[in-house]
Amino acid sequence: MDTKTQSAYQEELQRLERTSAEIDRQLQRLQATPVYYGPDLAEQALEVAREQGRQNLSKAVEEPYFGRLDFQETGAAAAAPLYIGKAGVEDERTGQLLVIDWRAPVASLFYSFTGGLDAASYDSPDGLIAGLVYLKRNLVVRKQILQRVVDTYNRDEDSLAVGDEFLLYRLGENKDNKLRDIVSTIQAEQDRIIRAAKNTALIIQGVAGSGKTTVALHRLAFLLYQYREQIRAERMVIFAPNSMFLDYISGVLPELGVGNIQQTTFSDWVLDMLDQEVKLADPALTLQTWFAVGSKRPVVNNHAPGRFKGSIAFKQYLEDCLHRFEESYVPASDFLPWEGAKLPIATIREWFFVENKHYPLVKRRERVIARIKRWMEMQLDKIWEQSRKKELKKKASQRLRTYLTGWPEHTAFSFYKMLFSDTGRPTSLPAELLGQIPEAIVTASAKLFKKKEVQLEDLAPLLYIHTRLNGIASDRMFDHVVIDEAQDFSPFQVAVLDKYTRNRSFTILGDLSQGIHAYQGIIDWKEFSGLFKEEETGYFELERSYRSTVEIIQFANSVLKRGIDDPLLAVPVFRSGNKVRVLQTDAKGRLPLLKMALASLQEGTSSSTIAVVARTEKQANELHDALSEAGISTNLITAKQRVYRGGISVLPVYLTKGLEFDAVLLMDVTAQHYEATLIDAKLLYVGCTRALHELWLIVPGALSPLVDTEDSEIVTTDHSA
Ligand SMILES: Nc1ncnc2c1ncn2[C@@H]1O[C@H](COP(=O)(O)OP(=O)(O)OP(=O)(O)O)[C@@H](O)[C@H]1O
Repeated sequence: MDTKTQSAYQEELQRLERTSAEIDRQLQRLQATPVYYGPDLAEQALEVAREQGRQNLSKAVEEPYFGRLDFQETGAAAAAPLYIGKAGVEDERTGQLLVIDWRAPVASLFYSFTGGLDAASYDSPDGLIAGLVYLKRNLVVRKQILQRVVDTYNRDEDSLAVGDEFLLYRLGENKDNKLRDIVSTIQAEQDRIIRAAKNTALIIQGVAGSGKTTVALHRLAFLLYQYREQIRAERMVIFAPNSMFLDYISGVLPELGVGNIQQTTFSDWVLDMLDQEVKLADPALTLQTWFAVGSKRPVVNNHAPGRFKGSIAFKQYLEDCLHRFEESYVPASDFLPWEGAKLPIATIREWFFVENKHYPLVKRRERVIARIKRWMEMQLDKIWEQSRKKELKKKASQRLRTYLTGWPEHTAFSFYKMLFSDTGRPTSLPAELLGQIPEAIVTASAKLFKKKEVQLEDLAPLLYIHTRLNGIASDRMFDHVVIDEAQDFSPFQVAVLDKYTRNRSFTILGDLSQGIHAYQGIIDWKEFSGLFKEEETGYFELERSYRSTVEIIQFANSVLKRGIDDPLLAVPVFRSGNKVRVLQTDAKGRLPLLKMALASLQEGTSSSTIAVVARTEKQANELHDALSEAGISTNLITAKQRVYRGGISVLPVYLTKGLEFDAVLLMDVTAQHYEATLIDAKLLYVGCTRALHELWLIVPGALSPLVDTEDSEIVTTDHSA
């Protein structure tokens, strides 16, 4: 350590001692305060604040901060050091801020400042604050011990750019089985997204590994802090592609001190909204169909069930059906409860179409029926003779029951099902409307619906109908919605979510280059931006990729270039590693080579999580069995998996999306398994970009035309020898 570093270290040690002592003191005081369980509301509110304090301080006591920024506000006499941590801490005696919450306005400088001598500024509630930055320092404190002090900018020195040394150190670390927070190394382009205004539909196109998922989670924590008076954690939600992915990301929000945010999948959420009236058909079957190898795969076009039912045209079609259904809902006849009494149809229509027109259909029906009953009571009240009154009342009830058979009661599913049935289609809907659904979709859907099962693409239509029939209870509305892997969402899914979201407050993230579910997702972000007004929409691109080494990113980019015209290519952060290894063998050598590769990866220190990535689910099953027979313990990941365990995972390539591993072994990268097609290029790209440090391809046969071996290390094993 040179003298300068030594003195910086000493200075930080003293500061840490002081801060830790104050945090300790506050924590002990709070822990000694008895917890209030009584009925007094004011006391309860104080207790909530105390509990929050206990939780924040318990975290802060171990790692109070991770960064320091010396900033001299214009007009101030000197620069003041600002220490930035996951939670703010105030010196109770002096009122001075010892640690500033990373989400506070001034902390944004720590992330947005990119070097140079010019003045820097940040947005505060009082307007723009400008000044000079003198020092940006990264600090690693673990369990109250100061481990690292790294200056990434110092105004007094030659280098005036903010260096990446600390970022590279963090990126070089091994991963366990959970995604981590990145508060200490958030990059300027990520910070802009995290701090973007709440009432905007933000759409973010980010290359693989650019931190989309991570940024979305940090944005939730930021919104909760910044808009704490307006929004509640329980009313914020993150939609992720599957339950295992939710498990994988589940650690980040608690690490950021945020609890209670809903984390779900679109299907789980809709099935819950529909009170589980229907079941989802086994998604593994859909995946097997769409990810079959080569010519066995169906063609993706706008008549693929997912694209058709996920389109805004289909939403409009359902709207037309619902509209016509409502229009013809009230039968054309007067209601005659008994001879001589008549409720004219004109009055009933008035009640239905004018007085109650703002209510959704189910509610409207209830209200108008209650009104008819009240009218009947009033008519009966005019009759004095009790026995006659009783007789008429009975007759009127019977006639009302018969009359109301013309007022069908529907659930979302019963209505939707009707549109796909040859016999039960409502006569009130003109044939030209019903004829709009392609016959193949009608037949397949009708067959499935008989078992009360639906596909993923039926869920947005079902919820749309449910909402039109029943309206939305206010406690079901969201304050903010995050959609991760949004390229796999349909416009209809986003449109229906929009109905449940206050003020267009969305964060929609994805990567079109990873759009492997094109049979149901989007091809262009315009399909979503078209749903919102221009002034309500924000669009960002993230081009830098933080996950993988330069070698892996360049290799993955070359796959994209071979399969896609004009692809969105990732720019690597300069973290160099080993070359991508292409292990060429024959069919016989496939398994022995895999075992050897696993053994050699496990010997190294850089691979605590390894993925063996098969092309299909069947191959993943077979590999898993073969490895366990050989005494190698692995975790098989299937579409139904709920928990991500780490270690060695075996999984089909399409299930790797969103995950990351220290090392990835891509199996069967042959011309047969990965053809020179758009979808195979995307699949292979997804597989490659899961690797942090090591990417190895096992090629038992002719190499896939998507692979460019120019910069790779080619190892040929002749198994017969
Ligand atoms: N600013 C950063 N500092 C440190 N690590 C980062 C940063 N940004 C992203 N990372 C790391 O990069 C990896 C990729 O992040 P994440 O999974 O959020 O990316 P993504 O864009 O959602 O990826 P993909 O689309 O490929 O699934 C993670 O390990 C994350 O911790």
